[in-house]
Amino acid sequence: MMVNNVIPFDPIPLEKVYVNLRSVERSVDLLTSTLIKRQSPAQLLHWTLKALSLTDLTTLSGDDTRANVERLCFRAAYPFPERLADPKDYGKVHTAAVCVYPSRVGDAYRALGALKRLDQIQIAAVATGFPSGQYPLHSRLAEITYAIEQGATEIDIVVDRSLVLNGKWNQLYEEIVKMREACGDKAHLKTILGIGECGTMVNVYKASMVAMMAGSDFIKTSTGKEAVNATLPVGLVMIRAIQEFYRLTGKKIGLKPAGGVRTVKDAVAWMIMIKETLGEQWLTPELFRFGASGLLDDVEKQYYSLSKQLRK
Ligand SMILES: O=C[C@H](O)COP(=O)(O)O
Repeated sequence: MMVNNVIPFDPIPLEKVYVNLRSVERSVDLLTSTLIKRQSPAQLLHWTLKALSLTDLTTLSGDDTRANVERLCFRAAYPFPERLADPKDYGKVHTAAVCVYPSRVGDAYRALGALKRLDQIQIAAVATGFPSGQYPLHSRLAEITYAIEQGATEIDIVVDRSLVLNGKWNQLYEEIVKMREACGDKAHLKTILGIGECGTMVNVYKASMVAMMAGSDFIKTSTGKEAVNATLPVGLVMIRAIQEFYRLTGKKIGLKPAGGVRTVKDAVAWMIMIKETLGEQWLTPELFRFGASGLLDDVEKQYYSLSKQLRK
């Protein structure tokens, strides 16, 4: 598997960072609002299926069981029931991944194996003391090793927000490097910043940069458990960091908005923002994902309704 490699810590991209929140919000509005309104039903159907193919279908609940992980995997592989799906879509369209707690990875591995979908649908595991990250480093690293042994191909780590809030960028870098090493080339590393707990947009930008230098394949907004989760303005700040990192290193790093993305309308706004900033080349499962537990419900609803409109 191709994974990002670590580059030496460089404090220069973290100097003189300034984020004007008003202008970020204005840019988001300019980039998305008119374009969203201009989408035809056929384009919306295209975006709906695109959103599906970019989703990490997630269950991260205290009452997760083998049975509900099996149902999740079945839905990831067959999102639309046969009687309601267009024959060209049935069994062909699916989510990018399922995302579960480390203890449920084995269940997902067996369920996707039984469906013969292990080569198409990735298994992502949250790890490193998700959602707070407030655990000793050795146990956080052991979780990564365990999840990979159980069959995870993607590891969604959380950063220790106390390091971000105290500006301990070097220490944050060192920790993420160890997490990258624990993943090796067996799993992609997605780094959750927990943006609702990073304090400022400047911190979000700096944490994004540090995570990319430390070898993350993706930077991810949120755990879904914070009061503020994936918002478009925070997404734009992370996109600017990805663009700058690309300019400096030539490396393309992925983005994963997660937490609170529930409707196709939300998803379309994100995808349009990506298309208008990073470009369409970023809209593939290798470089863009939605982390969402409920988005698929609306994908289903819109898929049926738009298909019906187009048949008339
Ligand atoms: O990474 C995924 C998030 O935990 C999902 O959040 P959500 O339940 O708000 O969609």
